[in-house]
Amino acid sequence: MKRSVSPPPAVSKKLKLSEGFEAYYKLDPRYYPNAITWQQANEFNNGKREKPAALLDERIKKQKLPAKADISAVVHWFRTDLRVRDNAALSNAIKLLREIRGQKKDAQLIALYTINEHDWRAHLDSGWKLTFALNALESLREMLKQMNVALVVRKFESKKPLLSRSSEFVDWVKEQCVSLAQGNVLVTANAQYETDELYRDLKLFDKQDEQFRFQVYHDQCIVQPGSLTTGKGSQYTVFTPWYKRWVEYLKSHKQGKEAIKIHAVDQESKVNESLAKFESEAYELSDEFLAYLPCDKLEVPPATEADAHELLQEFISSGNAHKYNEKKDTLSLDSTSHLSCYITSGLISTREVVNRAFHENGDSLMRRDIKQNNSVENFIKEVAWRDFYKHVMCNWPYMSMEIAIKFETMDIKWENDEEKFSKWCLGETGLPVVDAIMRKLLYTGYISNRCRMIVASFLSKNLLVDWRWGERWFRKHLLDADLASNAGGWGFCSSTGIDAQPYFRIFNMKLQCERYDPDGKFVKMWVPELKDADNVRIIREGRSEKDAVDGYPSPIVDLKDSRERALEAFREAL
Ligand SMILES: Cc1cc2nc3c(=O)[nH]c(=O)nc-3n(C[C@H](O)[C@H](O)[C@H](O)COP(=O)(O)OP(=O)(O)OC[C@H]3O[C@@H](n4cnc5c(N)ncnc54)[C@H](O)[C@@H]3O)c2cc1C
Repeated sequence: MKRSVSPPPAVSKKLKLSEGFEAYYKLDPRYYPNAITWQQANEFNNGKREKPAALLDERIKKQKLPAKADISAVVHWFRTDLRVRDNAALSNAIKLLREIRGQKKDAQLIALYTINEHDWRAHLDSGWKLTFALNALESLREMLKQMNVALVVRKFESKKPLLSRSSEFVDWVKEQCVSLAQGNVLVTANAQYETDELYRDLKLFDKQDEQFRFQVYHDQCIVQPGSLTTGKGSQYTVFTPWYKRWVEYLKSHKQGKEAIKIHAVDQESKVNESLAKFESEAYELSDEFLAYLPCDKLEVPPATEADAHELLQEFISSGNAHKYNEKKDTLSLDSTSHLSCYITSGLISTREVVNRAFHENGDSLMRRDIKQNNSVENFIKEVAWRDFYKHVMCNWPYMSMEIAIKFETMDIKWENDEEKFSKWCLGETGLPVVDAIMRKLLYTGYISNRCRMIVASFLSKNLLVDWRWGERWFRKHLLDADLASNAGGWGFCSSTGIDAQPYFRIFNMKLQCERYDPDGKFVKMWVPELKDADNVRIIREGRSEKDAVDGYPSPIVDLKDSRERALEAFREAL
């Protein structure tokens, strides 16, 4: 099931980037002409600006079906929940349809997916991720067909750079839904917690009228954002106590064995007759946008719900789940679950992932002393990090607006050397482990958590490049790019985010190689220039000027000096 990828020789030479590197230096001003400052961001903390996630939650709590609903169709609007199983809003759409049919027998269920190429560009979505999501959409279409439900894909066309949070888009969606229903419509959707998407949904709530009703559900997290607070009622800032509460919460919401068993959402079959009407409807991406998908020739993993479940099953039965603690960091093994792209696009819910692992582990989630967690418990803990970062993003919305959670780090004097940055991007730094990882990212769209930490530490500390440049590069090249996990991970590694590494923790590349690539297998695979090198020093620290290594550069920074410079820059700002 996992793809085996063999890197072509001289990997980086073959790369064709469709654009320069400017896109990574700052927010795209076409879409974000008034980028927020940290002082404005602070207004979310002192109550001067309302938090969009809290506002949305208020709307969700108040939503109910209008008493005498004359509704012709329920439209479920798919976003990053491209699955039929265990989908909160879809399940509710089906329940509501049943109620509505009590009054209006021929009410229909229609599935909608909307495309706004501007969102994809503005958010720097990667070709990998979009290709995967579009494939997933086709598999969803087939799944829905079996339920007699039509999937309609509609594309928002605008020459102006308009995001989905714009009034124009919101009006357009409303119009689409009403015209699909050919009468009054009830639209269901799962909440997305990025700021642009939250504001879009808030606007849609305001557009409600007789013709158009809108209902949103929490689905993305195992524990809903805002549910876990400290004794003082605030969001946790440290992962470990939050994680203990997360486990307690899961246990207390069901009894004993059922502690976290969340039943898969029921699938209603034969509910609909609208299929034939929309079956032949097609959509086309613009040529300009197709050129934006630089990975279209590269192979993405198979993107169906069945593949996601098969991968989970394989991870558990192959022993990798039970050896997670020992194997997850070894760079050449690639032994983690690889579920992230399935989770990000919504082909599988994290509820199902955790449920499966929990039952596999004799119904245990965590040890009293978390240092004693077994492999499966630590796997569950990693999935919890995903919830954690989403909770953090809801509480500090500027996490999705490229502002550091630690405001004081906004004053760091980054060196931002553009040439060094481009070398990091292309895997040409002369630091073998960094180059191996960055080339693997470009060629597969996927690198493990250990790999992500190594190159993020190197960029933000040794190269003193603003972490946001790297965060954007990751977003544009990761198959599983997820704003909260990505910004959270970058904040952690660059010591600018929530519960981050202390600033003086700078990865020692030699030690990372000793521990996680002891035989140099990973480096040799991805840096073929070194495949015959037998000098351990060269493989771990790079070549010196004197070493004879054809076609491979010497390091762009001295690790010791650059470490000192980073410490100084951080000390000065903090
Ligand atoms: C700098 C940096 C950037 C990152 N960017 C992303 C990103 O854009 N998208 C993304 O999904 N993850 C991101 N992560 C988290 C993590 O690296 C990936 O989720 C993980 O490597 C995916 O591989 P896997 O599915 O085999 O993970 P496994 O180890 O098998 O874990 C299972 C699942 O748990 C979740 N998970 C695991 N570790 C983390 C973590 N540290 N933070 C949040 N969730 C986690 C993921 O959903 C993952 O699929 C980032 C981490 C760092 C340090």
